[in-house]
Formats: sequence, structure tokens, C-alpha cells
Amino acid sequence: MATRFTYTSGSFGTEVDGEFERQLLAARSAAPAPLPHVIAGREVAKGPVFARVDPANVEQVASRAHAAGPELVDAAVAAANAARAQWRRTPYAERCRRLRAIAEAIGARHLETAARVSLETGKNRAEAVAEVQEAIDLITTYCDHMEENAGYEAPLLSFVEGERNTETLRPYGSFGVICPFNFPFALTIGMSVAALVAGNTVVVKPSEDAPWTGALFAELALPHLPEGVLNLVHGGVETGRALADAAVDGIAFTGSAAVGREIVAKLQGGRWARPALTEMGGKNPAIVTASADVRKAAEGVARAGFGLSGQKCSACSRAIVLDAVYDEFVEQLAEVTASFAVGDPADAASSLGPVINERAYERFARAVADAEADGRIVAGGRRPDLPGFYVEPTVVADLPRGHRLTREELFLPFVTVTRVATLEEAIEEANAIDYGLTAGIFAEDQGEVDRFLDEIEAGVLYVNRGAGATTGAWPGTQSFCGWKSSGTTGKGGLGPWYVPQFMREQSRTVVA
Ligand SMILES: NC(=O)c1ccc[n+]([C@@H]2O[C@H](COP(=O)([O-])OP(=O)(O)OC[C@H]3O[C@@H](n4cnc5c(N)ncnc54)[C@H](O)[C@@H]3O)[C@@H](O)[C@H]2O)c1
Ligand SMILES: N[C@@H](CCC=O)C(=O)O
Repeated sequence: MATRFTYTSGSFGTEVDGEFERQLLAARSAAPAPLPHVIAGREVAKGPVFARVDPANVEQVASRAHAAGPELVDAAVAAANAARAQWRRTPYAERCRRLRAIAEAIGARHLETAARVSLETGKNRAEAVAEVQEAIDLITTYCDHMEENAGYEAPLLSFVEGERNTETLRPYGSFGVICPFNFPFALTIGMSVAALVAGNTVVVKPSEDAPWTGALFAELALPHLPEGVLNLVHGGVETGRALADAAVDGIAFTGSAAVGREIVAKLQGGRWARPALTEMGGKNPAIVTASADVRKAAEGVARAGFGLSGQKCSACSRAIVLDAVYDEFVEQLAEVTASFAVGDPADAASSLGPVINERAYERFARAVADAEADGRIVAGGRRPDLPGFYVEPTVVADLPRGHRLTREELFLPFVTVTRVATLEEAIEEANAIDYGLTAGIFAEDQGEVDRFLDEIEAGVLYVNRGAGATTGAWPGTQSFCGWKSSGTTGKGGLGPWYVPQFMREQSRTVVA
């Protein structure tokens, strides 16, 4: 596909729309036989079978897979460990060549892949098509970083005659890659490819909500990789636990903070501490000051709050608004929210598809009950009578400060609006959470913007971004580092410091 689509592309045109719809229909009627694991290049159909329901129509099964217990996980890790030395010794240029071929293979099946992502996650076409492009761009970006840094090998100073000193980053060995449901293609590929380009082998565990998407990654990648370099095991919490308990040299994880921190603690134990690269949740604020363009702020908050039904780690879930523009902002946000249509992802008019599963659907009902009791719902609040996990984009004003709906990550299309008197108070409220992933401000006053940039506690910042107050980071154009409970390494995906985290430093002094 020649055109390059991102999360802010808008409409794709009738040709793309038509092909996406055909592919989604085909995926919906295909519900495959239980997906096998892939260990040392061979399919292994063992372990109990689980079914992933179609979130857009819970009467249908989207996919089925075998779940791996500890023995299968250990077998996959043994395969990855057996392939470590050969892959590490493969020159980085050759690793990049093979990985770039995977990017090309994905591009050749772009809309088929997007349809499968949409089937399992319920995301609309704009999000699904852009996600596949992001996966391609993640591969090229991480390969670029490897090549631009000449494989991370460089000469050091020498003050002694005949002594040659070299600095190098070397792969740890094997990584377990534990993936979230919300970007099941892009983030699975992002973590895996960063590990691979750095010279590690991997065992990938896709989300139990998107096993077929994970399997497609393996299908596209395996022809380009030597046996054992990429292994894949399906399953849920227990499979993830078994992988974090296995003999890998590190874990790359994207998901909730509770699970991420459990994994970090686990990898700190054992005979020596191993790296756990974790990217976790958010409760992302957008501040709107008295100098803001209020309409732009309302549009930016709504797009970031309701895109992918609020299930982006970067989603804006809190608007913090100065008293002078509070009522106007609430009114505008309610108006913009009403223009977002909820419906089947197969329908081009749907801005929001269903949420991911029954747990999220029930979480929405509890949040609405709390909002009705303690605040004022100004938009949404209902669960439409449709056959899947559909919920309305919802805006709640006037909750008391510190209310749980303004502190806990809900991962739903649910935005709270909090009134504050000053910018100082707004920043204090924005920072009063455990998370620190993304944040935005709408202000035309440069002094206000400068203060926000200096004092806000988050890794990804946006100023006056109507296309998305807190969302839409893209490989190479933003980095994506979680501060506080949103991450543990101080470096993020997408940016220039990500790949080096999959390697450890070694200096070499060689005397002639
Ligand atoms: N910071 C980022 O870049 C980023 C990106 C996307 C999603 N997220 C976060 O991910 C979360 C949503 O994804 P999710 O619901 O799939 O997260 P989750 O933590 O429930 O699950 C993530 C993965 O971990 C596995 N898992 C669950 N419990 C485990 C355990 N005890 N040990 C090992 N593995 C285990 C799951 O099977 C799944 O594959 C949100 O919190 C979101 O903010 C963060
Ligand atoms: N890259 C996406 C977020 C990925 C996490 O869920 C964004 O910036 O909106």
C-alpha cells in the first residue's frame, strides 16, 4: 500500500474502506482451528484450548488457541536459548536485512492484518490500519537506530602505546516478550524487534485477547529468521507467569502497572538481577488554562479520551480546567462527545467500537454508578443495546478532588473534568497520581506553557494538540517513556534509547 497512514490520518478513501470491510468479513467468518504455539520453528498444538469471543458480537468466537503451561513455556525458552549464540554472532547488518524483510511482508498484507487486529480488539478501521503502519515503522526505526550507531560499537581513547580500546553493547541473550491487548500487533512487534535487532532471541506471549494477531506476526516473521530465534506461546495470566519464571535473560513487558511491578520484582531475584523493561499504565491529564482556545481543547481531549474507546495507555482521562473557562469547556466537551458514534467496527461511521471484554464492560457500569453518586454526567453514561461490549463515551464533571475516578486507570472512554483556581493548582492536581506517562496543555500564554513543561511529571508531553491532547506518539517522532508507575527504566519505546536497553555494556582493551 503506497499511502502512509497514521492515527491522525482521518478517512482512507473508498478503495481502502472497501478492502478493509471485505477482509474483516472474511476474518469474522474464518474462526480458525485452535492456534498452535511455535517452538524452534515447529507448530506445537498442545495444552487446553481457550476461545476469544468477538467483542463486537459476543455470540461469535473470533479465535481459539492452545494455552501453554510451564513445560511448554520452558521448551520455548530452551529453543530460544539454544539459538542465542548463532543469532548474536549474526552481523547486525544481516539482522537488519532480515527484519526489514518482515516489515515488507507486513506491508504486503496490510489490510488483512488490520482486519484481524480489528476483529480481536474491536478497534475501528482508522486505528487498526494505523496500528499496522506503526508496526512497520517500529521495525524500520529500530533497524535505523542499530545501523546509525554501527551496531553500538565504537573506539575509546587510549593513553598507552599499543593498547586498543573499544566500547560495545552486547545482547543479553534471550527475552520473554509479554504483550498487552490494546496494540496487539504494533507493540508485540515493537518489543520483539527491538530485542531481535539487538541480537537477542525471543519467546513471545501475545495477549489472550488477541492470539490470532500474535500468530500472524509469527507467520509473517518466521520465514525470515533462523530456527529458534522467534518462538511464540499462547495463553493468559498463567502462561505469562510461567514465562517470567523461566530461564530467560530478560523480560520486555507492556501492560498494567500491577503486573509490570510483579515481573520487575521477580527478575530482581534469582542468582543475579536480570533486566525487566516495563511499559505500563497511565491516567493522563490535559490542563486547560484561561488563555486556551477552548474549542481546540475540547476536540483534543475528546479525541485523546475516546480514540480506541479510551483503551490507549496514552488516553486522556482527566481534564483539569481553570475556573474562568470551566463551564464553557464542559459544554464544548459534551457537544464534541455527542458527535462520536458508537457501533460495529465494520461500519465506516463508527468512531468507537466495543471495549475489549466483559471485565471492561462491567468496570464501565461501576464507574458510571460512582459518577452518578458523586458527580455530574454531562455526556454518555449508557451501554447501548448492541450485541457486543459497547459503551458510550462519557464525560463526568464536578467530582470531589481526589475521587477514585480521577486517580485510577479505568481504560475506558471516560473523561473526568476537574475545576481548579490557578495553574499551580492544575499542575499539582495533574501530578497527584502515581502514573506519569503522557500529559497535555491547552494555553496560548507562553509563560503557562513553559511552567507546564518544567513542572509536569510525565514522559510524553503535548502543547495545544487538537489532534489528540495526550495520544498519538509515533516511532521516531516522539519517544514514549513512562515516569513513576508508568515505567521502570527511565527510557521509553519509539525513541533512540530503546534498543540499547536490550544490550549490556562491555569495554575491550586489547594490547597488540
Ligand atoms: N506504557 C505503554 O507503552 C503501554 C502501552 C500499551 C498498554 N499499556 C498498559 O497496558 C494495560 C492494558 O493492557 P492489558 O490489560 O493487556 O494488561 P495486563 O497487565 O492485564 O496484561 C498484559 C500481559 O501480561 C500478561 N499477564 C497478566 N498477568 C500476568 C502475570 N502475573 N505475570 C506475567 N504475565 C501476566 C497478560 O496475559 C498479558 O499478556 C493498561 O494498563 C495500559 O495502560 C501501556
Ligand atoms: N502510541 C500510542 C499509545 C500506545 C499505548 O497504548 C499513543 O501514543 O497514543
